[in-house]
Amino acid sequence: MSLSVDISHQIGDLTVDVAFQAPNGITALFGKSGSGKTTVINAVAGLLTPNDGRIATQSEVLFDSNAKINVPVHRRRLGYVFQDSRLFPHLTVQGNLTYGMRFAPKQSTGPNLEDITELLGITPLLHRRSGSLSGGEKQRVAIGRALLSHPRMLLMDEPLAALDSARKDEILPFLEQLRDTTGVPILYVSHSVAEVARLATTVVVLENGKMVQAGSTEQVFSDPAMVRQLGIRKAGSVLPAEVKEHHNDGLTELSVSGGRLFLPQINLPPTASTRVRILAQDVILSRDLPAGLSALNVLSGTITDIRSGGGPGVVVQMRCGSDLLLARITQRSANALHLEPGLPCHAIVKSVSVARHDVGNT
Ligand SMILES: Nc1ncnc2c1ncn2[C@@H]1O[C@H](COP(=O)(O)OP(=O)(O)OP(=O)(O)O)[C@@H](O)[C@H]1O
Repeated sequence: MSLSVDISHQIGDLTVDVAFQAPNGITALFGKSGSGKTTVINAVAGLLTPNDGRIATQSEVLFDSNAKINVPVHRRRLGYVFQDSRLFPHLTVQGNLTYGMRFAPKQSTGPNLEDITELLGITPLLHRRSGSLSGGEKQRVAIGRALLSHPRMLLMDEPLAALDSARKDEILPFLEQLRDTTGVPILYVSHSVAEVARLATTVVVLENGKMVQAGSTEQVFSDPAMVRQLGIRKAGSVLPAEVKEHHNDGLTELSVSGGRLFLPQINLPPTASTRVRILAQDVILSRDLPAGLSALNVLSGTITDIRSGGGPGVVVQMRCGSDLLLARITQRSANALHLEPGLPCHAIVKSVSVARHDVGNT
């Protein structure tokens, strides 16, 4: 399943004008408050009728202003999860879940109640009144209710925004599992860099109603232009990694396409896939292979781009294996090292974090 969206809509003073594809996996609509994310997801849901454009899955046109098609909300077969779970407080968890099942088309196939309660870890809650659940539990039930309607796609609008960081940590693994196991694509609105870095497979960045970036998560985060979007403290690449080995000295070794990285022990078994985030401000560059350094993590590669932002800093993009890495250094250092695209270079990485551990913080 994939969704294609190409719409324009005037809302207040803002003109929202976007065109993107949401393939399988999690497509994050990412941007600051007021950038138009909710407007787009509401248009996909059918809660808002855009002035112009087209929204279609592979098999059905949901909206087409030219052809005067506008499929009503309940026929779009999309599951919506809001920031506040919107459960029926007087019903039990089971009651809320079976309510979702009423919206599944008669002939549809998909997960049943047991599959969903297991996937989301809510089996022990089935007989609880939903009013008595914690915020994280409520959100898991809301996701279960949406999934039981056998939607073509899940729409999630800041589903973690109302939760504290412990509750976020509780729910994130379930979202990862949804992404990796159910095959239901998810359109996910967020303004949290860490959440997007951890969960998204595709990222669409909105600014003032316009799309300023779109592509795979790795591509988007390794674009030097993202430094301006995210600010220097949050900008950095996201690299796919595999757990290699846990060493006796408390370090875990990960392999990335350009080499290996060591970081304080993480709680994943060898061969597990994960993602690491390397912030641009945590990378130092060297033309020569560094020796006698305390830093454990050095990735070698070739410079692919140098972008100056007008101030004293420049952003250097490097290819290491098949990954792209960003480094933010001073213009002075870039001049002194005679850095230019095509040159071999070494990245000394001062700090690596597994994308899964920093979600509560940024
Ligand atoms: N009914 C409305 N009338 C006028 N302006 C509106 C209306 N609804 C939203 N807006 C404005 O449109 C802009 C886009 O809103 P939207 O909710 O799509 O942004 P967003 O990126 O989802 O923001 P947030 O993260 O704060 O929810 C905002 O400036 C908002 O104030």
